[in-house]
Amino acid sequence: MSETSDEFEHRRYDFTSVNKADYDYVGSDSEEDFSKYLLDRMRQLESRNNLLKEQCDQIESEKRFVESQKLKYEREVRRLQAEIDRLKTVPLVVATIMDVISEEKVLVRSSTGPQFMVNVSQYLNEDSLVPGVKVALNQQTLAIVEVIPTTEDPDVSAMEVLESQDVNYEDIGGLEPQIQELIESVELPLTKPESFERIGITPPKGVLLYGEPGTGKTMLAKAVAHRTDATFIRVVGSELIQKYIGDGAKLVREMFDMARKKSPSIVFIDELDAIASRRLNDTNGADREVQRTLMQLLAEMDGFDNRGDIRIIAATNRLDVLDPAILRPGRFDRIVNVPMPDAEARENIFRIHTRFMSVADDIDYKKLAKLTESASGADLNAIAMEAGMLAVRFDKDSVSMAEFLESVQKVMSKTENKKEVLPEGMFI
Ligand SMILES: Nc1ncnc2c1ncn2[C@@H]1O[C@H](COP(=O)(O)OP(=O)(O)OP(=O)(O)O)[C@@H](O)[C@H]1O
Repeated sequence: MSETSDEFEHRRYDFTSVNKADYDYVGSDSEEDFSKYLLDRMRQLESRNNLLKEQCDQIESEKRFVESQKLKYEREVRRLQAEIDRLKTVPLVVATIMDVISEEKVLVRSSTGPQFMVNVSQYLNEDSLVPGVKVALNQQTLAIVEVIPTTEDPDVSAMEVLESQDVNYEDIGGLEPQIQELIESVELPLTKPESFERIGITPPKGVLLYGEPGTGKTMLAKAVAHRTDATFIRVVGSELIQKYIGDGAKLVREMFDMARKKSPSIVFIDELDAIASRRLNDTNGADREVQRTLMQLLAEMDGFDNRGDIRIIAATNRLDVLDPAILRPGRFDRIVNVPMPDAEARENIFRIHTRFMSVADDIDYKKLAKLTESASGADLNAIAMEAGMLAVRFDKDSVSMAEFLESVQKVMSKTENKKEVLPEGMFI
């Protein structure tokens, strides 16, 4: 029940104006009656105070709901932006590998019919290039630039299922404590379960990685999958909700079935907040759908054995909006912060992303790290790529510091702009 501000002002005035003289004015003279009057007044104010507390709780809870809605729309904007960027890129030609002639030369049949002998990008894992695999070719040079992942079950297309990974711990700059944490809570339970049995402790079922976008959370999960030779099953929370309306819970069930079938496996749930945000009781249809998906996830997590060979890693940018149920013991009982890189980590990340580039001797990595204080790992990768593109544009033999400085300016101004439009503490 709400009260207008005029009514409230009036009550306030009522209270502050109570004194003996006023009471005399209303016609009584007894001290006892005056005390009784004050007692009544105090009770009234207490009950009003309780009412206001309830209203405050209600507003708090509405605020949380609005925050999670805001997050949802921001994610939608980001998704649409990525979609626009994707639509602007030049299309790739799809082809199937017919024969592997050498490490660099492969015979393919394009989807339009003709066969070509093509080159292979050095960044591709050569083990994944086998006859029958679908690949994407650059439209002009016809070089293989991407291996198209195949999912075991075409119905389960919401998930990315990768049998082998090419990310190593060495590819990750900084994050040593986080890597150590994942070794203990995910790698060792898969590779040395007997050590845990001997000591008599049960490893955590799930590990939750949280931190700003582009700080390497997905890389960490992929690197653990690589080290353990586990199947990597990735699902994105927001896609589960937006693309598979009505099927979110079913997909969660299928994902765990797939994880059991292909074990050892690592289930990676990206953007966990999209399915596990705290919400109000009177939810609408869409929110009930999210709730069902979350319930299924909790049921699956509760239903499997800690000592088994399935591990769950989830990632979120917003730890604060998560439903506390998800963080209860036996679910995500390890929470790992993945921070933005410090100067040393930034220097390392630059070195990692320029490893295979032809760079000039004048590159001052320390200076680059200093100039990119608010950059994430993904921004640093973008800077290195952009510098490489500049060198190609100017037909240079190697990338020099001048290209790096120009690309730092370009990428950092974009990053700063993005941060300016977001309120404090909110990252998408
Ligand atoms: N610590 C790092 N070391 C090396 N490269 C990094 C690091 N962090 C991010 N990157 C680069 O940024 C890219 C994106 O990183 P990743 O997808 O792991 O971030 P994320 O934290 O999962 O982001 P999001 O929250 O947006 O999903 C990586 O492919 C990599 O090129």
